[in-house]
Amino acid sequence: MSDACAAAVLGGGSFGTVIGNIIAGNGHRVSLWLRNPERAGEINHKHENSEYLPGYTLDNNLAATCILAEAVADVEIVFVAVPSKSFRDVVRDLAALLPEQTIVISLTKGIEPGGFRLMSDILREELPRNPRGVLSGPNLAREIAAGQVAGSVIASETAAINTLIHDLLHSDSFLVYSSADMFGVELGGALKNVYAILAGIGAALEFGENTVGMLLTRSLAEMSRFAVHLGANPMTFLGLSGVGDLFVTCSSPLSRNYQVGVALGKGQPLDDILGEMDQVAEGINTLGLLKTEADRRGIHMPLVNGLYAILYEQRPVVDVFDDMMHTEEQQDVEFVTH
Ligand SMILES: NC(=O)C1=CN([C@@H]2O[C@H](COP(=O)(O)OP(=O)(O)OC[C@H]3O[C@@H](n4cnc5c(N)ncnc54)[C@H](O)[C@@H]3O)[C@@H](O)[C@H]2O)C=CC1
Ligand SMILES: O=C(CO)COP(=O)(O)O
Repeated sequence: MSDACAAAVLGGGSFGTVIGNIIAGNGHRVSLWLRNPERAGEINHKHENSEYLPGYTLDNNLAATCILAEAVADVEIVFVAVPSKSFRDVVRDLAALLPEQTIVISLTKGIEPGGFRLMSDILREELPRNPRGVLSGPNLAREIAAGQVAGSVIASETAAINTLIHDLLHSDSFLVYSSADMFGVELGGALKNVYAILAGIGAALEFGENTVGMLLTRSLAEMSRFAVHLGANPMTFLGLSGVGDLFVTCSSPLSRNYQVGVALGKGQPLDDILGEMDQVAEGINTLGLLKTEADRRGIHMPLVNGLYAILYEQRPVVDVFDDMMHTEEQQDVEFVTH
């Protein structure tokens, strides 16, 4: 563990709370910024965030506040864990508060509409002087809260930042690995959410394991093909933040994106599903942005096109899956075998 330092986590949902608590458990002072004063009071007095992680005891080193300036005062590192649609607003408010040496790390797995911007792009635009990075991996918050071992990848602009974040977060049950491919790590975390929705539909349709295996392989090929086209390192997609996160999110009922897929596969309308959810499922927004970007660049994405047709063109799920499974797969196969 590194010398004790001070960090802030912005966003008091499930993932922000878990990451804040891991850092606090490693002996560092953590301020968790959230909007709901009642929840902040509960965290500070009962050491629990019962709305998102009931029964998970929070460390004494973790203190919640609803005042952003208070949360980030005198901290060396800020983690941002709000949904992608709020990311720019939150980060913009930081500009007047952070000295330029404060490191900012995104935990968010999404894409901003209008220009296909990743969260690290938003950090570069809003906080151009601050060093930045992303943390991504197969990290279901509830499993981490239950003490199950998990691994994650820190990717940033320098090896020194990676080492610092590793030392801050690494523990016996949360293993942190380093990557220099910030773009690929971040893109993997955002893209896999779309394929988790498809996997959930497959689960609702009671696909056999062979079919699931094929769907996962084709998902990996498709998301890697897209990412490599945009400049990511293909090897990143064979690691924890690529296939690792894809596998977890496409197979766990704890994944919100997978849950959306299961409900869709059972015939529930999308608006009803989203209306009933009190947590973010980033894959829905990512789907439309991914399709637009892939179409613009002429990238072959049959699974994305199929899911889009189910959600927005009212095509029957069974027909779409039938088409998807039997379309020309040469490009997918080529990627996997070369
Ligand atoms: N839950 C998980 O297992 C993991 C989630 N992530 C990613 O982390 C991000 C956050 O996810 P969760 O914590 O799970 O979501 P969540 O839905 O559990 O919580 C999001 C929190 O952000 C707050 N929020 C929304 N807009 C805000 C704003 N403008 N200002 C301040 N707070 C705001 C909400 O009130 C809520 O407390 C997502 O992009 C997700 O994909 C990444 C890894 C694992
Ligand atoms: O990113 C996650 C696991 O790595 C969480 O997935 P969901 O957002 O689908 O719950």
